[in-house]
Amino acid sequence: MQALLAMWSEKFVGYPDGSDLPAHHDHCLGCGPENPHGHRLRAVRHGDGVQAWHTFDNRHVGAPGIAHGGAVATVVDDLYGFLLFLEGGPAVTRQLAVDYLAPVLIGTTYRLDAQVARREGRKLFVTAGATAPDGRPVITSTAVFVKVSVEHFAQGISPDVPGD
Ligand SMILES: CCCCCCCCCCCCCCCC(=O)SCCNC(=O)CCNC(=O)[C@H](O)C(C)(C)COP(=O)(O)OP(=O)(O)OC[C@H]1O[C@@H](n2cnc3c(N)ncnc32)[C@H](O)[C@@H]1OP(=O)(O)O
Repeated sequence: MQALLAMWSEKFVGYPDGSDLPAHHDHCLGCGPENPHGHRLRAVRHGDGVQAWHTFDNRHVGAPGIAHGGAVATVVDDLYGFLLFLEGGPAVTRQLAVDYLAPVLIGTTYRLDAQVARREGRKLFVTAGATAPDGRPVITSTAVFVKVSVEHFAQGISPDVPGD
């Protein structure tokens, strides 16, 4: 737990506009470089929000040639997780909604944007979208994140799980 805490604290360093944001941790399904099933999402600070460019591959297929909606939701959820580096502390998804406006195609690179729309006590109301290369929006999303203490993450720590 202490090692995780130290690792996590080191990531809150203040990020200038345009800079790369770190992975949540090495095995994160959304962004971890060591997760073979993961999306390896990379995001940058973009003003007060975050931005990413992402291409789904054949591991993420729903209908042929089209990304599975759950895979898209995973990436959006993880994108929100990058906002936490700008907020200065951990929070977790309490509610996530995705509007699928058009199919998200395998092998096409989409631009994703997320920002905090409103803060209320422990809650962060966040919004996101993905845009196709021709400028069409393909998804929009809203979510509610709730700030938690680092002790929240102790619930998941087991010596048998890689990355703990
Ligand atoms: C040592 C450190 C290592 C760290 C190492 C890696 C860390 C990396 C972290 C980042 C990673 C990112 C990646 C993607 C983000 C996930 O994937 S996070 C994982 C998925 N989410 C979860 O597992 C969360 C599970 N849920 C919970 O644990 C608990 O429900 C929560 C969220 C902690 C809240 O618990 P609670 O405080 O008992 O809940 P409750 O009081 O009922 O609700 C909280 C507030 O939300 C409000 N609320 C509830 N539902 C709604 C709703 N639908 N709409 C509006 N408001 C709502 C309530 O009214 C309440 O408001 P207030 O009364 O505070 O004003």
